[in-house]
Amino acid sequence: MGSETTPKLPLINLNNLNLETKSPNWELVKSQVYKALVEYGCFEAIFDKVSLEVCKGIFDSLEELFDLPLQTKLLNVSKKPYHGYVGQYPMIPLYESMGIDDANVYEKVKSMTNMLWPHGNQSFSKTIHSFSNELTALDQIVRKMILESLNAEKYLEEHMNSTNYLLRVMKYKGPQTSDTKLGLSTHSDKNVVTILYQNQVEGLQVMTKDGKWISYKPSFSSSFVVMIGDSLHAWSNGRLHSPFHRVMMNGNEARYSTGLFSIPKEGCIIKAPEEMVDEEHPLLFKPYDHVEFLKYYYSQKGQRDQNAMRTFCGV
Ligand SMILES: O=C(O)CCC(=O)C(=O)O
Ligand SMILES: [Fe+2]
Repeated sequence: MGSETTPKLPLINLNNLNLETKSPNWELVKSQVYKALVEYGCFEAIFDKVSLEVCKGIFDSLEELFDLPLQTKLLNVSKKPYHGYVGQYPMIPLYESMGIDDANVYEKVKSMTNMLWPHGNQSFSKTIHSFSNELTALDQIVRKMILESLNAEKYLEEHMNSTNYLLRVMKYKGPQTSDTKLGLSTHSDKNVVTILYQNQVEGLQVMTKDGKWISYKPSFSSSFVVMIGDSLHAWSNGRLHSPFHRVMMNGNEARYSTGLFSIPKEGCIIKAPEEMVDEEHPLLFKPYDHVEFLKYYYSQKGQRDQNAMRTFCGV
């Protein structure tokens, strides 16, 4: 009998792939990606296109950002739910986060920076922008691989054009105890694809389909977690899993993390293409307006609903 091993997320090397000209290893990596996303809804990606300097710099930038006075951080507002400052919640007292819409567009990052630092903060703008912009390549590779795997390449352009990028940045205070405390409650992401990155403090846990928690330990400094959100789960008519995950904290050190979220644009209707529906895969969700769904999800009723998508648009 083999001894019990700690469950791990699948680890996939996404270096040396090219979006335009297909690299020799494209097909092999594609099958690994698809399998991981069907089974786990996520995987650990090794991706060295984001320069080491930027990967290191991002955490200095986050420290500088979260060290701003609360009144300044509260200037980070958005009409979209969960795109602005979030923090000081009694249920998750360790957690604080902020959002930068279109973080891959330099002018957008600069105007957000200038709002927080009226005299400007070029190193912050540059780091946030480079990090986000370089990381969009990973999102695009993964989404191309997904659509090819689903034999739905003809939707690739429409699919890519239907999303924007949001960079959310997170700080979790160390609870100052060896007891484990909740950093961020169990949830699944609502967007298309999420790419997570973190400093040396662990805490992310992902639930397997059979309900076990996997604690994520990055293998390399160029490791990112790629995760499917509910809208791609719905679009693929349930083929891709969107996993529950949470953050658990212990110890003294603060955890800083980032999430690059590809998000359906306003007015976008999520509809599984007809190719996704057959006898074996009956339609799971009626076409739905992503923003309308978010309004339900973030309502009091939606927040208590473990199956918000099924309630909102289940067939
Ligand atoms: O901090 C993390 O690693 C996870 C954050 C997360 O799950 C989210 O923002 O949706
Ligand atoms: Fe999440």
